[in-house]
Amino acid sequence: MKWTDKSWKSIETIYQKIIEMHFIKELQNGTLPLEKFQFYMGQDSYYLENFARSLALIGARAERIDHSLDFIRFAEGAIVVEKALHDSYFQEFGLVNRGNIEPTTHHYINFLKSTSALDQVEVAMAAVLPCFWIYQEVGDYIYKNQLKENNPYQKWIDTYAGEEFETLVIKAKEICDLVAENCTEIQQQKMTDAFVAASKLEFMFWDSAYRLKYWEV
Ligand SMILES: Cc1ncc(CO)c(N)n1
Ligand SMILES: Cc1ncsc1CCO
Repeated sequence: MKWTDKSWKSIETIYQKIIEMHFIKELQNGTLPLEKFQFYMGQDSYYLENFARSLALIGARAERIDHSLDFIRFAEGAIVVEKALHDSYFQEFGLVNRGNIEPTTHHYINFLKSTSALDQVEVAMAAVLPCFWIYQEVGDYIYKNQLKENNPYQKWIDTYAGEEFETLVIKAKEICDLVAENCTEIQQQKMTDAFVAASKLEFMFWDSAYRLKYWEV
């Protein structure tokens, strides 16, 4: 079985919980309170910036030069998406600035940066894969199950439900499967562990936005 198939099986229950989340349901039918989406966007700006830095590090560390190019392009893409947040979404949704880095964002970006810097590069590739794959699945899920038109969050949904994003996800998955073939069982398990940890953090990222979870002290 391919590493991606095996690893998706181990996050199946996490994914099911994600698509049942209030945040996702309300994003889907357009009723998500503005304040929660604003919190999410501000945090996502920090997330995307640091996700891009992690992707660039993985690009620098990849064994194969074609994989380096792919990851450098992923990093560029993440910066472009962050710039779009700042240049258009912030204005559109009335966000003046991105605020501070709140606890879950802090946890997630530090997990990505330390994994990308210090762990085996194949493990780092596995750690960033949920950022691609879960967003694509969630984007497609929302797109297919939308109830009504005039959703204020339509543009956000379209970013991740489109063909363009799907192409990137296919590439990221292919690279993980390819590098996993040259890994031992133990190394492959470490890749899966990183994939599962990032998937839990994806859940927490939406959950924290829904709860508006700020630092308490
Ligand atoms: C938290 C998070 N994960 C993944 C993506 C998609 O890359 C995003 N924009 N934000
Ligand atoms: C995964 C992901 N999310 C936003 S951009 C990006 C990679 C684009 O290159």
